[in-house]
Amino acid sequence: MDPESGVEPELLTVVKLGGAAITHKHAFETLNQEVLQACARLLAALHRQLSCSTEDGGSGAPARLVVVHGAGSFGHHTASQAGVAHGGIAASPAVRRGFADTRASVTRLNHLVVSALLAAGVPAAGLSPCGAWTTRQRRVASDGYAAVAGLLAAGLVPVLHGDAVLDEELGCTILSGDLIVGRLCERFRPPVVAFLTNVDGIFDRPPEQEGAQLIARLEVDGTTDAADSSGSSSGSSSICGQSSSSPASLPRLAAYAADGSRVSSLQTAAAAHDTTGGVATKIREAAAVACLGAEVRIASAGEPSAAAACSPAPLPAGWVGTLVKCSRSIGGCT
Ligand SMILES: Nc1ncnc2c1ncn2[C@@H]1O[C@H](COP(=O)(O)OP(=O)(O)OP(=O)(O)O)[C@@H](O)[C@H]1O
Ligand SMILES: C=C(C)CCOP(=O)(O)O
Repeated sequence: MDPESGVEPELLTVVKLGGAAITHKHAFETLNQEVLQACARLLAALHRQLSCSTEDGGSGAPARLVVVHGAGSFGHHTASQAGVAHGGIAASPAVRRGFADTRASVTRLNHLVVSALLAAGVPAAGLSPCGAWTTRQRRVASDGYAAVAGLLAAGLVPVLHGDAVLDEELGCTILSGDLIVGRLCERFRPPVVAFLTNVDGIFDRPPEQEGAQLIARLEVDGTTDAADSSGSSSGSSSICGQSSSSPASLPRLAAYAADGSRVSSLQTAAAAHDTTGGVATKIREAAAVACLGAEVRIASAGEPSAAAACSPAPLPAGWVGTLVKCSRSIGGCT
């Protein structure tokens, strides 16, 4: 039991709803209603399941679920146009206005996500990072742990989101929901973490490319070969301590297809307006979280695999997605 939050870590699940899944990423501020509703139903069932697993059947017990969502078409366009991720808020009225517009955009989306969850029966409480969460050179400097723990203890499901935040050196930046997941996992140590997005998982190359192959298992092991990340340097950096780093490189990984064969390379791409590094950031955070001892599952939000990805139960045979595991769980990064 964590004395601060009153939450049993082994019962907690963290779910990231990818902006690419719950919005139409290339259509400005457009929700993907169908996928959002499906996620809301899934999370309602998960919340009931996690609550019922407590001794008193959930009445008066802390909530066991934290939801974080990305921005998709609600934030990246605005942030990208004003260059918010690069900082300079003190000197530039344009960045300042872009920061404010980005926050207005992502909080609009947060309202829509929270509304969908409430309608599905989840006691969801929106919680914006800006303010409590700050960065230093884009790495998380301070987090809003106390607020998240307080909501959980009150039986509420916190719903955080990628946000524009103040950076101690740059002035401001964009904090990805994926990095928020990474920091929450350092704090809460959940056994299962799910990243739901708009594709089946991590592929050996951008999934729209011909011949793209789904990676069934990504193993994080400091002794394996480096994977490549197009548009960035090759990932030979160590994994621990990377969870809040800039989106420059991938950690060392070994990738396997569903038939167990080794996948030799891993290339990623991100949309030009993506201000947080796209899927490469997700891979890095997933690896860091796996390194903390969690089982990380990446799956498509709109597909049946999403429910299994979020459940604390072992994955069923035939599950479609990417499982990220650490072969040398170290129980914490210093
Ligand atoms: N090797 C790859 N494997 C999987 N997806 C990839 C790869 N390369 C590029 N992509 C793209 O990355 C996207 C998913 O990453 P992205 O960060 O945009 O997702 P998200 O978390 O759902 O969105 P957001 O960051 O807005 O929350 C997919 O739309 C996919 O086309
Ligand atoms: C304000 C923005 C653009 C937040 C970005 O969060 P992400 O979509 O999770 O990377």
